[in-house]
Amino acid sequence: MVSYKELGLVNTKELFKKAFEGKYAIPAFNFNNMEQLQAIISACVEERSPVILQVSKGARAYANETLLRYMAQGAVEYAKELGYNIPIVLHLDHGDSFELCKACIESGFSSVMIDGSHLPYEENVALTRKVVEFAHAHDVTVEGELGVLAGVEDEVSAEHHTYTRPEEVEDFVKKTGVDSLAISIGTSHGANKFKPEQCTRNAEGRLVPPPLRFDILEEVEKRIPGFPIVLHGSSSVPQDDVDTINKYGGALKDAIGIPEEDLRHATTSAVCKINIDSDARLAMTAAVRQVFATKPAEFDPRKYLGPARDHMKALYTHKVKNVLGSAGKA
Ligand SMILES: O=C(CO)COP(=O)(O)O
Ligand SMILES: O=C[C@H](O)COP(=O)(O)O
Ligand SMILES: [Zn+2]
Ligand SMILES: [Zn+2]
Repeated sequence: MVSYKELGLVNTKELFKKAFEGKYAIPAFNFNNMEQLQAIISACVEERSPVILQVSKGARAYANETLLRYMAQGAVEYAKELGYNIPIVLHLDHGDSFELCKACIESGFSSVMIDGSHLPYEENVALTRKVVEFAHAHDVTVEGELGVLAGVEDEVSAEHHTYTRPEEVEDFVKKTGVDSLAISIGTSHGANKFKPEQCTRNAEGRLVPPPLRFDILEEVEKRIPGFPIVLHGSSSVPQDDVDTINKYGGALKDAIGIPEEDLRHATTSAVCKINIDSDARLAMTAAVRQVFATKPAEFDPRKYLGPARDHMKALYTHKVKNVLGSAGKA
């Protein structure tokens, strides 16, 4: 058993309390490789922002769970080396079993998500409760989820997602003892968050997404006042990166995300954690494609992964400074 405390990591408790009171959100950025981790940490250190490093099941399979964990744990030292000791959470994203959550807790994660949102309600409660009991014995915080996000990556079609039912949240939080709750109010995973037919078009012919269900969020807040809420699927899908990708041979069609204005609005509510992954994937892909297309003789990976890292860093900086409001809060 490795305790996250010995590694200099923190859980989400204090961070969410401050984020709630200060009306900002903690960034939760997924990472799968070294350049991405460097970009996240250097951006957050420079901006003095706390950060949640998220590791998905897919990331553990891709990068090797042990290697990835040591990288995230090493980020604490890396941040200090860069000159500032920001609070860093190591979080399991979309944990799908008790065993996976337990393994992460025992290897030094400070926070886990148990995503039982696809299960019948009582099974979600039971599984989440079981994870909470184990996690809290180690002072690890737990995120649960109610409601199913739409999205290609979840294999849930736009028609088959379910918004969070506000009438369930109080019972769920009470019975499970979770520390935060992910809800479904219209965000979704990936770079195609809405179908064109759900959108309108602006004067330039760009898709304009339908509004998020802030009414559901408000209803949730009334029922569990002061309780930290999490938004998944919160990439904004920057159109300049989509255009760069398509200009240099990519084929992203109808890519559309959550307007940053909506995220800014969410930060002033009980939303304390905002998950962003796809935007960094787009930033990385755009930068790599640009180098490949404009410097075809280049074959040193540092010459394309370096620009990709710079471009991701600019994205993370923008998010913490101009969208989530977490800059200066570390
Ligand atoms: O929710 C996420 C990770 O859990 C990421 O969402 P995006 O696909 O919108 O970046
Ligand atoms: O929730 C989805 C995250 O973007 C992680 O995605 P992944 O499972 O492909 O690593
Ligand atoms: Zn889910
Ligand atoms: Zn998610």
